[in-house]
Amino acid sequence: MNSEEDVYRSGFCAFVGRPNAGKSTLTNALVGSKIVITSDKPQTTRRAVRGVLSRPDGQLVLVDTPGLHRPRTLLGQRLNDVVRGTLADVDVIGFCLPADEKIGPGDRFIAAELSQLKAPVVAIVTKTDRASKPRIAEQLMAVGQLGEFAEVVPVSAVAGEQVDLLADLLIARLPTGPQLYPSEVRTDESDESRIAELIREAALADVRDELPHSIAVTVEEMNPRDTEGRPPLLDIFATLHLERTSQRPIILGAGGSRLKRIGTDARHGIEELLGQRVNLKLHVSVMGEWQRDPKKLDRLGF
Ligand SMILES: Nc1nc2c(ncn2[C@@H]2O[C@H](COP(=O)(O)OP(=O)(O)OP(=O)(O)O)[C@@H](O)[C@H]2O)c(=O)[nH]1
Repeated sequence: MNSEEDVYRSGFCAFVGRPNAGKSTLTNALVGSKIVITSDKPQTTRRAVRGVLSRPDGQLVLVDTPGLHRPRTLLGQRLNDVVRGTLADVDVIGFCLPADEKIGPGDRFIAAELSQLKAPVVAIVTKTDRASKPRIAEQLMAVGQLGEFAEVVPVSAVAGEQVDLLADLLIARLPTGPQLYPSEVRTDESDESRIAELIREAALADVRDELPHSIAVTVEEMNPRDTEGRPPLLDIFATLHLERTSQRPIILGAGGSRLKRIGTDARHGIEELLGQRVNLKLHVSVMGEWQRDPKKLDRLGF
């Protein structure tokens, strides 16, 4: 018979929490490579990106979801449907609540949704490096009042505190089962969609207010260039889709300076991701109210 140490567990985990709760950063900290874009502007995560944490005792497949929120547009509604579909299907849920923010109606909305589900919920008090010890203690107690949780655990993804403990707790909740992905796999996202996300991240880092919700990116072409023996070079053509004509000058900046900066920032990230030189050409297109149009959402892959 196997002893407890020989047990191998595998399964799926989703992080939920209101926008900016630290879900993406935590996914990256657990998986140990940059796979999900992070930004200090709410609601930057649109796809259920998977990160895979492989250990000798188990494999945790992380499904990073957009924040559950009250939908205002068709895009918002589709995102919520994606989130609910994802949650019904996972083995364990991590509910992220920042240590440095009071629990609010958004958190209670999510807690009520989670109480309907079968999967055990681990409540994660995130960003503990931003809060004092008494404040963390207060938050842990408040979270304890919010619902029935399998565990309540404080972590800091940025400081790397308690991240391993969190991995232990999540893996302990998975069923016993075989390895689901080869150990070297960190994500099953295609290069193309990771590139599109890196471009979106670079654009978001540079613009403020309304614009984040109005940017989508598609990669049109990726062509290796004939470099005749010199280091390989990949030509990438991508389009930044905006919702309104008035947003075009914001993205372009004076004399196109902002778009150029976005392109340079994104190129650095893409070169790091692919490990090769890249020539990135960005094109700006106005789709007009794309967030409300089912056909356009389909075209953009939502
Ligand atoms: N100091 C500190 N900041 C953190 C930590 N985790 C996340 N942050 C910051 O909080 C902000 C939001 O983090 P994300 O990981 O993008 O949050 P999210 O929940 O994925 O956000 P959405 O995509 O909007 O749902 C970013 O500016 C992060 O750098 C942490 O442990 N410590």
